[in-house]
Amino acid sequence: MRIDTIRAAETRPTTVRHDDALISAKGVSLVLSRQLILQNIDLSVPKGSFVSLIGPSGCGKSTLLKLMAGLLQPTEGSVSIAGLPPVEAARKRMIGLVFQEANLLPWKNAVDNASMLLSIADRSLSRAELRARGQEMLELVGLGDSAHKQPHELSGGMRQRVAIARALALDPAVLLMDEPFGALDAITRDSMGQSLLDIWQRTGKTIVLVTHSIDEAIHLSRHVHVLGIKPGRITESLDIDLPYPRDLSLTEEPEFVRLVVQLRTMLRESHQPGASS
Ligand SMILES: Nc1ncnc2c1ncn2[C@@H]1O[C@H](COP(=O)(O)OP(=O)(O)OP(=O)(O)O)[C@@H](O)[C@H]1O
Repeated sequence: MRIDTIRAAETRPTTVRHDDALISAKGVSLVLSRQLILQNIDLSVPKGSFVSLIGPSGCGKSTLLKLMAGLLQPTEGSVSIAGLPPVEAARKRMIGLVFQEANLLPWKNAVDNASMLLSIADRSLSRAELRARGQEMLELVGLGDSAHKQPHELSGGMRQRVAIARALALDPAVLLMDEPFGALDAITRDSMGQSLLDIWQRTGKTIVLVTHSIDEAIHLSRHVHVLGIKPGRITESLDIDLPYPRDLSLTEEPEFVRLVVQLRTMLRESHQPGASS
């Protein structure tokens, strides 16, 4: 695919402020296997913010997250984290990743799983130091009492909490989360969302969350970006001006319901291939 084909593509109408951004994507397009996957993404994630990406299946949300993590390189444009290329930011332990599957090591207990990435990143730490850090992180995610449990003794939600603890143990500036609660039942999902909000407010991390849930996106985020399909591009951005701290009772408020309707309408439009914003 020719780059000028990408350039000729539609641009997002809104102005993106990059000056206070911790994560910044400027004019990002990505071609994989000769297909335009992402087109002209302009995105700014302010430091300390909670941002969600939502859009139809296959629109490129995970791919965009991989670009932010430095796991893929854009064909056109640039991505930066605190002014650094993501690969460099990852090397400096500035990026924590959480996926839909917890992927814990089955032969290690919760506390050793929580400190596992840290043990690789910092070989100078003693076993006691790693354990202490793992325990601290387990307490942060509400699993302080489960340190010695093996993964098979933990529920799906508990395993995801360990995965979040494992990412946080590196003390990253940025937490990139790809459908972290997608495999959980609705009630566990609600409680995980609430825990994530608490963790976010206590740690001040910058969080980017990929989700399919409209309610989750509105409940948790300050900003929601809607991606359209074929090619993946940002079609709409919505600020969620609801006050924090937020709890689940918020979901019954008229303003929350209004935002759900607004976001659902945006999402419906984003399902149209090549739909303009
Ligand atoms: N390595 C690759 N080579 C070619 N195409 C790819 C590659 N990785 C992803 N794609 C394509 O990129 C598009 C976006 O995929 P991606 O997984 O980012 O979508 P998504 O929005 O996260 O989907 P879902 O919500 O279903 O998880 C899809 O059409 C996918 O087939």
